[in-house]
Amino acid sequence: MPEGGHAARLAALSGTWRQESYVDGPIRAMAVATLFWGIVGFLAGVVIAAQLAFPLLNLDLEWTTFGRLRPVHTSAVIFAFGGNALLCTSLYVVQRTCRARLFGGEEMGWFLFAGYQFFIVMAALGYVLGVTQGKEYAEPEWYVDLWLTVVWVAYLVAFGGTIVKREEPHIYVANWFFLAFIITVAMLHIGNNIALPLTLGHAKSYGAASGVQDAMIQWWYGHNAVGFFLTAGFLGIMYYFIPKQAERPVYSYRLSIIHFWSLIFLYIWAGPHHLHYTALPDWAQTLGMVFSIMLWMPSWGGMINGLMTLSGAWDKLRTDPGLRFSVAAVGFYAMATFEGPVMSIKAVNALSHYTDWTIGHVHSGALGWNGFITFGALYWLVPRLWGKTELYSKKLAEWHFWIATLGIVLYITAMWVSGIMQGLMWRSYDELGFLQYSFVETVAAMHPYYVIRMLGGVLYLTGAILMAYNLWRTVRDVPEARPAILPLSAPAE
Ligand code: HEM
Ligand code: HEM
Ligand SMILES: [Cu+2]
Repeated sequence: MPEGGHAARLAALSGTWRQESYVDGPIRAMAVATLFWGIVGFLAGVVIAAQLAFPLLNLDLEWTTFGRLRPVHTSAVIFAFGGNALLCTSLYVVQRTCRARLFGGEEMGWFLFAGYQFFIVMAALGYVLGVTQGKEYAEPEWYVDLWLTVVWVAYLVAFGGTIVKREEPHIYVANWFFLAFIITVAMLHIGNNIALPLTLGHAKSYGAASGVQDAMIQWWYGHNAVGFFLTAGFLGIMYYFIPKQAERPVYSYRLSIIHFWSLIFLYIWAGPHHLHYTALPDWAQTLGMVFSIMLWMPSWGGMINGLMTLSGAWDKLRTDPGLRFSVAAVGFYAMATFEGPVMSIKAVNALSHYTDWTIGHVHSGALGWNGFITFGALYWLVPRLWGKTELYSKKLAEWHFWIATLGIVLYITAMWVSGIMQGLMWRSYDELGFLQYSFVETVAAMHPYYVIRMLGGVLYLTGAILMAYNLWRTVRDVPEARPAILPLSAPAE
């Protein structure tokens, strides 16, 4: 056979097979949306951080006050940035690991892309205009909730359908996590949003539950949004992309199964740790605390599985900035899931609740875990999705890594200090039993830390802009790779 003839024919074949078999267009669009909403969400974070340091920046306009922009930030980072990252990676991964084309094809992919962006824009418009249910992380009113339900059911059908028609007998562990995320979020979203609109032509609605039942449903939702959106879904990303980047199988498949079942079983009970010392019955608070403490074990089991996958491949950390992001993400995941159980202990929560300590905890998870694992996945995925040989600049990605890491360190250390200080100031009495500090004194004491947090945010945002530039140049300037002649879709394990 002439030199290279066979390989060339295989390459050509696999090239066309790949084009026909996998739906990638909408996934590329979702990758772009992840970057776009990431920058919007981080920018909104910087704006509200600046408002807390300098209240003048509320501009005295109702649309630009902290109260309206805060949900713009939280929804933009969690649902728009995180949600697009999850859609993008889950639909990429499920096709490859199942060796099956997306159920519903291109049309389904584009419907999910467009439908989800429409949800985001509708939600954000509502917040700025003052339309809100007032439930944290579930602010959109009933008409937006209904639309999201339609999109989410389509997502479940697309993802589940792809698994059903798979050609690979085995269901790779990343898909278990993605599926748990999709199903549970559907359940949470519907459960927490049962409401009756004033009239069908009116944006306002009233929720079905009230009082402490409403609070419990809300934090069953809020906590498990963390557990299944920000954790299970992103663990799906970890279980596919870290083995890919390290070019090693998952450290322990058995551990991943234990990790999966124990995590989803324990998470669902821990919601009451958001309602310590409230009207919620004491037994329910204790239950939430106990399950939160137990949650430490599966969390660290997963972390160990992610990190140990690098055994024998640690040297790649020096050469692959994407992998460095993924590994640091797992480190931050370990930190946030150690801190969370500690904060769930009632005695600790008595100090931490209502303070910036909670905000620091949130952002070590959000910036360190969710942000970094997404950046790591994007640095790996974008060159491949556009058929490029490599990343435009590793150097720039390294700069991104260090700038963003410094940003996180500034953010969370400032919040630890200000949070604990705030908590201690609120509870200190003088010898006559009077409060030692007026509330406004505690607010004034926060100022320097709010400035430091804002600077941390600026660094994090700068890093993300560098990444967007780097990935844009990758798509525009890096030469196309020759079609792969390797087996098309070997599962990552
Ligand atoms: C440039 C980066 C960021 C900055 C400067 C920033 C800043 C802020 C600020 C100032 C608040 C309000 C704190 C308060 O009410 O006292 C906040 C809340 C929040 N942010 Fe961020 N943020 C950033 C990135 C992110 C990311 C990437 C995520 C998630 C993936 C996230 C999730 C949240 C959540 C969930 C809250 C609400 C926390 C709570 O109520 O306990 N943030 N952020
Ligand atoms: C074992 C794992 C974890 C446990 C037991 C846990 C526990 C807690 C506790 C006790 C609070 C404070 C509740 C309060 O005083 O109001 C909290 C708040 C929070 N945590 Fe965690 N955490 C865990 C992991 C994570 C991770 C990995 C993330 C992010 C990716 C995260 C995101 C949040 C958010 C967003 C809040 C603030 C909710 C709000 O008040 O708006 N947690 N967590
Ligand atoms: Cu929670």
